[in-house]
Amino acid sequence: MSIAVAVVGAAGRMGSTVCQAVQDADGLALVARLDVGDELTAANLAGAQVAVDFTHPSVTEDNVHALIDAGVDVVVGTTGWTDAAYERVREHLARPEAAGRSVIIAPNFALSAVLTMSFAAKAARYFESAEVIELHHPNKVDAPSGTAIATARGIAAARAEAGLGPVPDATETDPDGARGAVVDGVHVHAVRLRGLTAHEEVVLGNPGEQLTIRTDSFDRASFMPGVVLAVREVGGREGLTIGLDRLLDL
Ligand SMILES: NC(=O)C1=CN([C@@H]2O[C@H](COP(=O)(O)OP(=O)(O)OC[C@H]3O[C@@H](n4cnc5c(N)ncnc54)[C@H](OP(=O)(O)O)[C@@H]3O)[C@@H](O)[C@H]2O)C=CC1
Ligand SMILES: O=C(O)C1=N[C@H](C(=O)O)C[C@H](O)C1
Repeated sequence: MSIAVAVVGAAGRMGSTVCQAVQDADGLALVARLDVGDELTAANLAGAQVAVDFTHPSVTEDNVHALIDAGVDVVVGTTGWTDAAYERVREHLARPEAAGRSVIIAPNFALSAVLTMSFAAKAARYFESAEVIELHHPNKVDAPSGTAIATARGIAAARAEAGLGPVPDATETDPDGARGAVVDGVHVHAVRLRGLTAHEEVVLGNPGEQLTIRTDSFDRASFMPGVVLAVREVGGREGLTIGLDRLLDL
């Protein structure tokens, strides 16, 4: 029996690629392509067991709640999620009427990016300095990227656990924000450049040495094995899972 899949945001860059990946994957069947203006009702979901959301940071949380209410499990790649939004999804999944439903949300489904986040968190405790530089296509609507935020949080958590203080930085004047965004004390820089797809560099420094960890998604094909894995696994999980690393035994 195939897993019936609906794609929300199906006309977009990721959504259209996911539709093709679902059609090409053994054991998955694409039953609905939904985009702006389509209500997320059981009728429009056409018997889907799993819905995949690649839409817009401003709508993804509402979509997830509507999809849970419509009785499907959900795989989310859209960015813009906050801790408060995660908590609202957890609370929704804990209600009796949502029994059996599960949701996977991952800021990045590319193996190289997931490993970059993991390696960066592992390395962070050994370095005085750490910064994140993300580089994307100029059509991207959010900055910093969801991946960069997750990377910075992972670095910050590892530094805190190791008892490291703030990164060294003598900057006294920065009226135009040249030092970038600061996520949990880690500086994050966003480049938007025609020709790029999705890239990230984590730079870690000590006196006399530097470690650079870099991931490059040259093509949206890079995200598809992770999305397909999440679609296959979401039905067997409970509640909310955040991050593809949780499915990869990292
Ligand atoms: N987790 C991961 O591995 C990855 C995550 N992403 C994230 O995925 C998201 C989408 O990226 P991308 O595909 O490039 O963006 P696009 O703008 O190309 O695609 C988004 C699609 O969703 C549609 N949409 C907007 N609002 C709704 C809605 N309420 N219901 C249904 N469809 C809607 C858009 O329509 P319209 O254009 O008319 O607004 C568009 O067709 C972003 O948050 C991005 O950061 C991207 C790549 C990988
Ligand atoms: O918008 C994109 O393209 C991407 N978005 C995700 C993010 O914000 O981290 C994942 C990847 O970087 C591509």
